[in-house]
Parts: sequence; structure tokens; C-alpha cells
Amino acid sequence: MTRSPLTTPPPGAVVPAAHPEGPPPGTALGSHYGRCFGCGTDQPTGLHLKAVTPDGATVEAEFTVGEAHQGSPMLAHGGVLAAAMDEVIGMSVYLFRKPYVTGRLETDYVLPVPVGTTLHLRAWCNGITGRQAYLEAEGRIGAPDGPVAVRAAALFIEVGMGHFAKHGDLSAIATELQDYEVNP
Ligand SMILES: CCCCCCCCCCCC(=O)SCCNC(=O)CCNC(=O)[C@H](O)C(C)(C)COP(=O)(O)OP(=O)(O)OC[C@H]1O[C@@H](n2cnc3c(N)ncnc32)[C@H](O)[C@@H]1OP(=O)(O)O
Repeated sequence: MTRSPLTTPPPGAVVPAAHPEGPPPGTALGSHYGRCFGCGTDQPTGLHLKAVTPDGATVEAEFTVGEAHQGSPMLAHGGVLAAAMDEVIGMSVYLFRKPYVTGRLETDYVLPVPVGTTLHLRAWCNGITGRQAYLEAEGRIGAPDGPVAVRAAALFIEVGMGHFAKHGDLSAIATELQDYEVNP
């Protein structure tokens, strides 16, 4: 992965263990919000990521590129692929049971991804220090050990739930998402 210093964990950043109250290994991770473009089931043109955590600390997911996801004819749009990486990385950091948002997302596009391809995504944490979490993901074509098509590195910033109350609609999240403390 080609990455900038902004997404490289500094010395002293720690990779957390699975949270004791997090999902057990093998748990399917449902959608956090039905209208989410990444994982929502009520978003017709969304990515409909299907995710599982194999170990309570990382995420594996599948995303099948559809007609609605094209950039050039019958090939996935780069922004859509970045959205898939953002989503799977977001799912992985929320395993640590604190709300984070994307601060920076860097993407390497390695292979074109045709419509109809199922991308096998994997995301993991390289370290957390203070409010900053350093994460990484890859997307492989056709199988978990298929050729790498996309790689991403990200900096996520921890926020309080007040972030969503101030800037968005906390009640819409809170009604669907029971795992988080909703008081800012
Ligand atoms: C509910 C469950 C749902 C569960 C959801 C599961 C899946 C969701 C997946 C999708 C995730 C998204 O797309 S989230 C949506 C896209 N992202 C956003 O909308 C975020 C918009 N940006 C912001 O709101 C803000 O900029 C923040 C919160 C990121 C940071 O603002 P702040 O809180 O005031 O903090 P600030 O002091 O600026 O920054 C804190 C530290 O981080 C550093 N920092 C901040 N931003 C950056 C940056 N872009 N690049 C480098 N470094 C940065 C600062 O230098 C500082 O370092 P130092 O001085 O401490 O060293």
C-alpha cells in the first residue's frame, strides 16, 4: 500500500484486542443504518455490503459490483470502490465500541473491476493513539485469496455521539443501533 504519513501509525500506537462486549468471532455484522449507502438494505442503489467479523477485531465483507456502480462502461467507478473501502474500514473500527468518522482515506487502484464482480473485502486496525485510529483494507476479485484490485489506508477520528446529534439525525441511528451509548 502506498500511504502518506497521515495514515501511518506513529510509534506507540496500539492495536486493540477484541472488545470484551464486542461481537464474538464469526458474527455477521448487520447494517448500522438502513439508508446507509455502504451497508443499508433500504438503499436500492447502495453497495449492500455483507460483513462478518472472523475474530471480533477485523472485518471480512463481500460487495458485488452492480449496474448502478459503473464509472466507465461495465467497470466499477473508483469513488464507489473507495466507498466500499470506507465502509468496511468503518465497520472494523466500530468493533472497538466507540464512534469514529473518516478523517482521511487513501486508495490504490490496482486492477479494473468489472460489473458483476464480487469483491472480497478485508479491513483491520494498524494502531490507535488518542482519538486517531489507523486502519487498512484490501479488496480481492472473486475470492478471499483472489487478485488484489483495491487497497486503502485510512485515518479515522473518534467522536462522541454528539457529533451525529449536532450534524445529522442521531435518533435515526439510535433507533437502529443498540450497541452504542447514545448520550453524548
Ligand atoms: C454511530 C455508529 C455508526 C457505525 C457506522 C459504521 C460504518 C460507517 C462507515 C463510513 C464512515 C464515514 O464515511 S464517516 C463520514 C465522512 N467523514 C466525515 O464526515 C468527517 C467530517 N470531519 C469532521 O467531522 C471533523 O473534521 C473531525 C471529527 C474528523 C475532526 O474534527 P475535530 O473533532 O474538531 O478534531 P480535530 O481537533 O480537528 O482533529 C483531531 C486530531 O485528528 C487530526 N485530524 C483530523 N482530521 C484529519 C485529517 N483529515 N487528516 C489528518 N489528520 C486529521 C487533527 O490534526 C488532530 O490531531 P492532533 O492535533 O490531536 O494531533
